[in-house]
Amino acid sequence: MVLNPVISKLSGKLVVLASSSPRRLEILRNAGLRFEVVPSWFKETLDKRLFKAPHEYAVETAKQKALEVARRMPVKHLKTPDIVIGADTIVTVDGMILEKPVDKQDAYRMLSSLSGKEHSVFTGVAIVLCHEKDDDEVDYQLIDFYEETKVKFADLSQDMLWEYINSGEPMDKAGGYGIQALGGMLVEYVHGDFLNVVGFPLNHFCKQLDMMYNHCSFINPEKTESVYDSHSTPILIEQKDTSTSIPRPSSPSASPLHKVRQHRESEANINSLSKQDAGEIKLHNSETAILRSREGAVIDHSEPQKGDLELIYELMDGFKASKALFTASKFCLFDVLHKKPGLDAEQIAQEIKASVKGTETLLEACVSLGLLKTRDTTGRPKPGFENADVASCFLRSDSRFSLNAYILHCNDTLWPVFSHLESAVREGTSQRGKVKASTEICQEAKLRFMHAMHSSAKVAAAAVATAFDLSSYKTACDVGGCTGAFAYELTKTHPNLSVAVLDLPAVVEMSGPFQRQHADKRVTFKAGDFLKDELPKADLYILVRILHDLSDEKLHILLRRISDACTPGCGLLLSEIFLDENRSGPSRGLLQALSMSEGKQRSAAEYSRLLKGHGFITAQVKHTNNLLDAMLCTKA
Ligand SMILES: C[S@@+](CC[C@H](N)C(=O)[O-])C[C@H]1O[C@@H](n2cnc3c(N)ncnc32)[C@H](O)[C@@H]1O
Repeated sequence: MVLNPVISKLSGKLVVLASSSPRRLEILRNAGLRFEVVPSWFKETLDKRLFKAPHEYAVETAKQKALEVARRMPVKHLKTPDIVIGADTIVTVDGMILEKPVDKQDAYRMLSSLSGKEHSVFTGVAIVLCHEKDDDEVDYQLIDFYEETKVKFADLSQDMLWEYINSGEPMDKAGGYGIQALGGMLVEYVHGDFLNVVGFPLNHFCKQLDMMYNHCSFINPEKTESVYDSHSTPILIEQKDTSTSIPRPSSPSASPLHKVRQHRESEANINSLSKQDAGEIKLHNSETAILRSREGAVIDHSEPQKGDLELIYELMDGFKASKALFTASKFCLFDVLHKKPGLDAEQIAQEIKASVKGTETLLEACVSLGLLKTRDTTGRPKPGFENADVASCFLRSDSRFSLNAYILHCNDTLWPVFSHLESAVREGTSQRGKVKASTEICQEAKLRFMHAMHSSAKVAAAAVATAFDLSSYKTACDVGGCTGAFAYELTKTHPNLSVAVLDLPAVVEMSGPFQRQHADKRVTFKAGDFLKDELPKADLYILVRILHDLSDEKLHILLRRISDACTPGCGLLLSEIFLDENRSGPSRGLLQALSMSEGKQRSAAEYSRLLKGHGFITAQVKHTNNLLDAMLCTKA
């Protein structure tokens, strides 16, 4: 690796260091890097317990610091950086993460815990590459890494420690010492990169730049898909969740929810701006707010902002898009075109037994939504219609990851419920009861619900089943496990595991056809009520999509029963949509809440607290980038 040519790759670019640490500044300046310093406003309050390993905490903090600056600069500084660098250094000893001491006593506690021992210093680094697009939006690509250095302290007497603390040096430093100054006297040896202990792993950083600029094509946005969209869930290069083999078809047009998310993000920017600069905001009337940035630029929000109108139109049309998808699925359009690609509108109308005019309109709408295509990949017109990749993957009824049954459930069950949303909001009750049904239709609806759960479970199950190492568990009980879709995926992934699926008698009775799709005898079914009947004995209990829909009363009854059935060391695998900590997303979870009857959506921390109340300690949390997130807890 040649050092200078790597650094020189950044000359002419607006490089920003999202940190005010004088030590990081000095390391990077000494290496010849030219950059601006924009300290991050990200509050370092991530819950350390939610991270599997200390370096993940440092990397996540670095990432959030860098992203906060990358997102703020176009709004606040009215310029978009090319690269933002974030870093976070922590010290770990005896499984504890030490950051900066809050006072002298805290510094004493930290330094005495390091005395005579070897500890690790981790620096997490995030490099955010910002690509301005034609429409003024910004795409972000994220590269992160960490470096570990081992440091051994000599045995330190109380007097030495206090003398060092009284020098004032420990206060702004992770672990309470600075190796480059007086603190160097406390150190017996260092294994690894010394500069990493000072605050920035320069060598690893340069290697990373070398890889990015000299050996990799991904930093060119033209060549590859964006790895981190400015407004979507992060998909990290190094931590990309490949646990599921579900293809990720690229979306030809942004969905309405995608737009909501984008809007939410920009709102969040403005919110943080208004909080930070409270003194500089003038509210003229309820509709007009003028925000004055520190540089004096004025953003007038009485005028429509770029993308606002588009967002509103997208939202107004959202129901039309959903209904077009539902109708095409009802007519088995995607199955027809799978069997006979290239049919024209008239032939398709004949196949689906519908009018030519209506079919043609539906086909064109589906093309505009990116579900069908009329052209080949070179853009040449092709006669007739065929499935887009996304439809082949998710919309055919016979594809491995078919969501067809879930879509039909959305149409037949959820759509009518949502048509009562107004009264639901007014009355604060679920409107499910308003959608009356005869017993026969009830049976049909139940089966449709089971198919819906089964199809969406097949899409989500692999990501949940592979989220954690479950090899220490031998027997599991999937509480409310419905058709067993998760149970079968779990036994496939974990060869030593057998799973008992517990569900209501009516559901178990109807689960025969789903069971016959699998030959795995390690999955058994037990009919029972999880609120009343004895729970099957197991060393791992599984709750997938159960807790969010239960009233507080039922939820505590169920958790108490599971807790009573568990001996210390037993596991609890929870899978739900985890809300962001500030409850501002994801929309998928918050929109689902609009049709829920008794329950509520929660964040990972909220679930964690809830389970702690029943004696379960959260060991790991995984945001899967799939339909459902997951959390593994252990009975204390
Ligand atoms: C939302 S579904 C989730 C199914 C499955 N865990 C999944 O994610 O695919 C809820 C499941 O809990 C079952 N269930 C609801 N109340 C129950 C009870 N009191 N006892 C047993 N099962 C119950 C339902 O029959 C249904 O199969």
